[in-house]
Amino acid sequence: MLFIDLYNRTKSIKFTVECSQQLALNTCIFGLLYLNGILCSGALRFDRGGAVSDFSYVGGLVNMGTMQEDEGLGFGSSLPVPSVQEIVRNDAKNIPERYIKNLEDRPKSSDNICPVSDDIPIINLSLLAQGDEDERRKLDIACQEWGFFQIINHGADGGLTKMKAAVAEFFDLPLSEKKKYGMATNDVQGYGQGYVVSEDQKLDWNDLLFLITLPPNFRNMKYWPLTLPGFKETIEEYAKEIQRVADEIFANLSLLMGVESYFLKQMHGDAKQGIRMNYYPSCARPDLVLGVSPHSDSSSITLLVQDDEITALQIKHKGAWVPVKPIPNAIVVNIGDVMEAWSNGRYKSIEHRAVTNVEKPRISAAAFVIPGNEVELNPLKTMVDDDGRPRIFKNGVKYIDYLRYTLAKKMEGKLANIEYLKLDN
Ligand SMILES: O=C(O)CCC(=O)C(=O)O
Ligand SMILES: [Fe+2]
Repeated sequence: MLFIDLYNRTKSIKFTVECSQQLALNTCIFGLLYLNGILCSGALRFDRGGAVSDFSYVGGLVNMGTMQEDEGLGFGSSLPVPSVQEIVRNDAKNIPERYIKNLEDRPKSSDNICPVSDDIPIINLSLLAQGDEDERRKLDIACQEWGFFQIINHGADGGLTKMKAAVAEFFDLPLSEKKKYGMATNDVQGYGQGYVVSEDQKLDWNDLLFLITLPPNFRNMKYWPLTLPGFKETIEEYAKEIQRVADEIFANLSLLMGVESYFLKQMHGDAKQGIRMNYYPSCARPDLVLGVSPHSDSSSITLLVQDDEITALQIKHKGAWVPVKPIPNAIVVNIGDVMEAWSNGRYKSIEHRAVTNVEKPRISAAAFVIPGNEVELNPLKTMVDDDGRPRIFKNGVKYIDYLRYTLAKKMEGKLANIEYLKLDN
């Protein structure tokens, strides 16, 4: 083991570089120069192959980012930021400035006054699977009027409970262990925080682990906590179960859109599934922060499993923030931007956010169904006609271009993203 101290003269900041073997030394220095331009300060540790496997500020807040370079997913990247869980562990009363939202963005108690019923629709998956037409009609209305619904009778209860426990176990690991799975500088997978694109951007009260879960050949196992007993098997099983639920929804939405039941699944091309596992620490001042800023999902659909006891997810409905009250073991499904485009605006991708609470941390896991990179987000022909359904969405936008566009920006609601897919007026 070799330790070297280096000084960055331009910034006068001390770096500590630890190399696991002599061979990695050159790579260390190269890596250091390369990283200076981006991150400027920190302690770097390199693994045996010479990749940077650790980064932390010397004497400052401990960052979550880990830099292990490979090609990444090609989706984009997010800057390394401190772990919120660690901030709370060190001083639960302290809300660093970077997390305090601007006045107009803070959650207000008056936000929750909904002018209509605040019960989002409940859909019975077993009825959908039996071809029940009334249930399919309910799904149609849910996707048009709410863009959100809760699925019951999905048959995945066991997998769901195990998955939540596995996610809790991951976030219970010591920071030094979690950091081994930190996001690389060129990827959105791993442990860290999403959509951080600038040093002065306000941050969310959230730590996350994002993994591509399906198909298996798309997984990047360096981000998977394989030392955690059973984690991989539990997530694998859950990924399959949740995909079965997603496929049933696609089959029903296909029929509702006037095409064969296999159509939407096929439309995804080389589809992927990514699971964002969220950890929201409790917060001394929930009125100042947001767990997740308002956004719409860039998936076709998202299937979310949340804590059964804490109401935190809110959706924008008829101008108000409506809380999604958890139903034990239900799966919350929402329409993403891709489905809004494919359906030519019939089904709505809805802005949503998550708030925090004083008492307890909250865990959620959002499984995003993601089309292949080259898939175009053209509205289905059956959803465009000369009479009632004028074309709203463009032809020819590739999914990867759209996704890169959304990931290069901080989360700032829905409009900015969906406009990219729409025809100019
Ligand atoms: O935790 C939640 O309830 C929402 C999470 C979410 O919207 C997301 O991960 O995209
Ligand atoms: Fe979301």
